[in-house]
Amino acid sequence: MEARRAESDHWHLFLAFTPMSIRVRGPNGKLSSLSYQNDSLQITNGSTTTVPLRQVLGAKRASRSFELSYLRRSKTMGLETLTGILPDEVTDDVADAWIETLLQMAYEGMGVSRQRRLKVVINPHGGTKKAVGIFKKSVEPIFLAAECTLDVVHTTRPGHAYDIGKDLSLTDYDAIAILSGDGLVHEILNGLAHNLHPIKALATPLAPIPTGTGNGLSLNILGFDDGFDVGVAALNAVKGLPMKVDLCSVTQNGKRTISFMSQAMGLMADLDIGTEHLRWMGEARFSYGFLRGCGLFVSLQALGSNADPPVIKMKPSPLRILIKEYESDKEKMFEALQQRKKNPPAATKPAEADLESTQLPTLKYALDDEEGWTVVQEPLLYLFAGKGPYVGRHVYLSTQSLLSTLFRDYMSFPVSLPDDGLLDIVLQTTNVSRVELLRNQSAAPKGLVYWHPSVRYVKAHAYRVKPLASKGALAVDGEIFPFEEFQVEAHSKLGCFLSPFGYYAAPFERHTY
Ligand SMILES: Nc1ncnc2c1ncn2[C@@H]1O[C@H](COP(=O)(O)OP(=O)(O)OP(=O)(O)O)[C@@H](O)[C@H]1O
Repeated sequence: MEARRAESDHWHLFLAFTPMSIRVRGPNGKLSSLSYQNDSLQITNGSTTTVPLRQVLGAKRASRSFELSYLRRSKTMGLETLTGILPDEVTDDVADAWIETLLQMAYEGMGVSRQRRLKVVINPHGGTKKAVGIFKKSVEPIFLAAECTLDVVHTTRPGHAYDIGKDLSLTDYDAIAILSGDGLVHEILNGLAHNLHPIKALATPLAPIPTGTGNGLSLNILGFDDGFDVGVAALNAVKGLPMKVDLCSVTQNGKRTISFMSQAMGLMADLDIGTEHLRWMGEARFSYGFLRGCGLFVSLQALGSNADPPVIKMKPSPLRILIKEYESDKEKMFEALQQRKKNPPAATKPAEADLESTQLPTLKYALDDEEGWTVVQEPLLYLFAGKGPYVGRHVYLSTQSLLSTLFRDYMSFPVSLPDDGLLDIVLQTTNVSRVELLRNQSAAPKGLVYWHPSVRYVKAHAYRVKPLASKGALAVDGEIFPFEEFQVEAHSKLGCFLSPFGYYAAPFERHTY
């Protein structure tokens, strides 16, 4: 206690003697004035640029040369470097004190350690295969400006990221930055789950940098506007704070798989499954899957008209579903979301004993347990379950042209909370027409489908699905799984993502259908 007080006194004395501003002469001979105030840095040389301290990456002096690195937001977040010579009035001591104060405010003052040690995993094959170039051009310079230590690996085959997680040293890295889509995150998490100390391994914070086809995790962490901005994602790897998140175990045929995002059956699984060979289509691949899944012959004119949509019943998915339900009142779940956003909890570390454990948490629910489980009676078009509001898949159908079909930003679980220990389940009943279903997709980025009366939405500890037909599709985090019986349960706070906010960044409002 005494030591901490002395440290704080020392810091206040240091602050009192540090000037608020210094000047730097740029290569063009002009002087820039740099000053920090509250939570921003002001750079004045004719006009004034205000840089939030969170976007300040580094500052250093070598003899009389000075360099400042920060991120500036124009259309996207990009790296800026200000270099110059310190004028005589700014002594070395003054410059060093000013730099130290700035960095203290920009890092420790925000609860972040400087010079993070990052394991960087890049999938050269993901999405449109641009990850390597994006890393070199836009991400690595940000990490280096922040003086991070980098250990970069390019995955060379499917399964490589699993091995990286399995063999990861748990003392050498502060976080894992992943340049890929959700598929590689799934692989790394499953590798970590097979690490010698799985609970400790899964507590390693992950920071996705979106360079895949499906980037739902980036959207959840960074939000709708910034979810595909690699500069914002790189900043999150440097400055994000650990946010504990629930992970799920999917048990099928005695095999246990970790799922961080979604399990889809029926129509929604068609988005991923059977479209692998269409990777060249980019995001349009998922639109194709959706249209194929609900029958291609939908009249786009009908989508644009105000006439009552024709009711064309679709074939229900043949599934027996049991749910260990926690809540199904949409209003109550919406209210819990508002409360959680107001009070994000501080990240906690797993208990010491758990960190040393060589086992994953034991499963709570037996595979044949039926007591207290609800059996879903309604015929369903699809079941979609998971964690995190966005699942990175969205059909938006223009009423004018199929060419403007987009497919991303699907907010499927708008009231999902990172750490309530529950998974969210969407049960799309067949009480909806094809046209309505497609119309609903245009509300998907905002998650408004949640309020549609044909959607049953449940928060659950666990659920079990038994397919009643041999043909069908199951996708776990977008990966193909056998269409066979499986059970899923949530594990409270087993995983960890770096986050700028401490909650999922997905604005969600009430809506009336
Ligand atoms: N060098 C490689 N060559 C081929 N496949 C690879 C390679 N490295 C990783 N993979 C595989 O690529 C798959 C897709 O990964 P990722 O999520 O990064 O991209 P994506 O385009 O978003 O994929 P998805 O469409 O499945 O979400 C992973 O399942 C992974 O096993």
